[in-house]
Amino acid sequence: MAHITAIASSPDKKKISISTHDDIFEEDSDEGRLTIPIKDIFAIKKDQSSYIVYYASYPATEPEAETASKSLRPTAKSRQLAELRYNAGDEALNTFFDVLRQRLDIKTIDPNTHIHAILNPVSGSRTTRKQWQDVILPMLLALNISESQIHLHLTQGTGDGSKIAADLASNVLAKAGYPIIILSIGGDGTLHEVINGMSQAQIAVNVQLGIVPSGSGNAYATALGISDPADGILRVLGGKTQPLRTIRVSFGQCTDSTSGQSWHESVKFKDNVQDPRIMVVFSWGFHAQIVSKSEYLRPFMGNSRFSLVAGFLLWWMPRYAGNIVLKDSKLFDSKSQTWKEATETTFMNGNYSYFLAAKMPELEPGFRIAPLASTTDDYVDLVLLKDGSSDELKSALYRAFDNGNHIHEPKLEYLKTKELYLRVQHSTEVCLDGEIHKIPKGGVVRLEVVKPLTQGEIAFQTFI
Ligand SMILES: Nc1ncnc2c1ncn2[C@@H]1O[C@H](COP(=O)(O)OP(=O)(O)OP(=O)(O)O)[C@@H](O)[C@H]1O
Repeated sequence: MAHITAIASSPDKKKISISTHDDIFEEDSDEGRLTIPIKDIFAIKKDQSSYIVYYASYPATEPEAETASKSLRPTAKSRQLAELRYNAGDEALNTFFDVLRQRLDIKTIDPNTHIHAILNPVSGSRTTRKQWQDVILPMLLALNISESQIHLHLTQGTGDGSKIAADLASNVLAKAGYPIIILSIGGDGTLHEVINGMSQAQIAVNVQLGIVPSGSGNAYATALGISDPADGILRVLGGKTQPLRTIRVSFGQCTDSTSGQSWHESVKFKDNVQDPRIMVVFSWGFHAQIVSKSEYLRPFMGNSRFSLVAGFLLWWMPRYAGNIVLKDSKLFDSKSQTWKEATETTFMNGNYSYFLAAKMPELEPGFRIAPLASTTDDYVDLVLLKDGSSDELKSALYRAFDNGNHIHEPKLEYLKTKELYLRVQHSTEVCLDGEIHKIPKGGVVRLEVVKPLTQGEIAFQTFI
């Protein structure tokens, strides 16, 4: 990339040299050197007296304190907005900023585009409303659309995200003669409601979806490398998308109570035209119980509520009896580090200490419970521990924080499957992307990875 330089002056008339090198914008003054990746710059504006460069960068990291006790969880990184001002007026400066503007990672969008943001004000640390005002809206205004084309919808309680999304799909997406971008601003629960609400409308349209993470876990955003709200909006401005793969979840009852292998062929599924979709995680037992029971502690505690419930469950160590059938699956062999192709149908039975299916490698930053999962493949990854002890489960969970190394534990089974049937022996709870569902004794859950752009269905393209 051509290297350009110019001499500018700050609002207090100090001389500053500005330049670009490769993908970097740099300013040099008597006060030192400031370096900003060009991809962090989201707008360059000119008013009567100045050029203003707006950017969203990660603050410089502080060296770790020697004495600080090391947490398993990496420190969350968050971009911060900042601006630089230079006196306007010089012709050379006009040329410099014209060239820099063309290099910004911002896609020009159709000026008729409308943005509908569905925002959960209580997600994460409950600062999402403020983030909208201070970060998200100012960044969206870098697009060539007016503020009247940006619509904010606040969720009022559980399930409201779905209602808003369903209403937008039927009354706006299905009818609009202009492009629409949907933003899901919150955690995985909000994203789950947005996807499911829109899917209920049963319209065959392509939706552009921006994921703006401000929840506690943000597994989906983490899988896409989106670290915080400003990062989510930078992806929207960049305009690159990929299809969002979902997993269809169906509930049924087994009419065959025998222990024969073909029980999955006699399942009567509920006539649910709109089965729920998940994008992140399905769990049963340990993980589902952490989600379920920690919900009672949400009003009193932050993320530490999960550790508290996990500690209790590791002491109690319940196991969950069930039958599993997998279709088109493969097993990871940790010794040879290769996949063993399984037969077309695989049957498994047992008492499970851990049962989790995920489409994302991490459920929260650093917790790589399904390290080989991919947002773009045809599989859902399965992590199983049968008849595990408390120490075995503790060790596996600890190693999941160590770059997903738990998959080398001899007792742990790691598989990929396109379809899964689970029949539970006792009434129980399962977790669907953070939502808890009750299953009666003998109840069956089927997971099936949905191909993108399935005929007649809504399809989502997420900004990456
Ligand atoms: N105004 C509201 N008051 C109370 N609950 C709400 C409100 N709006 C949405 N909710 C509910 O809040 C729940 C949690 O939201 P969300 O998942 O976005 O945040 P989180 O739990 O902090 O993040 P994550 O799921 O990534 O850990 C959702 O189930 C949603 O239905």
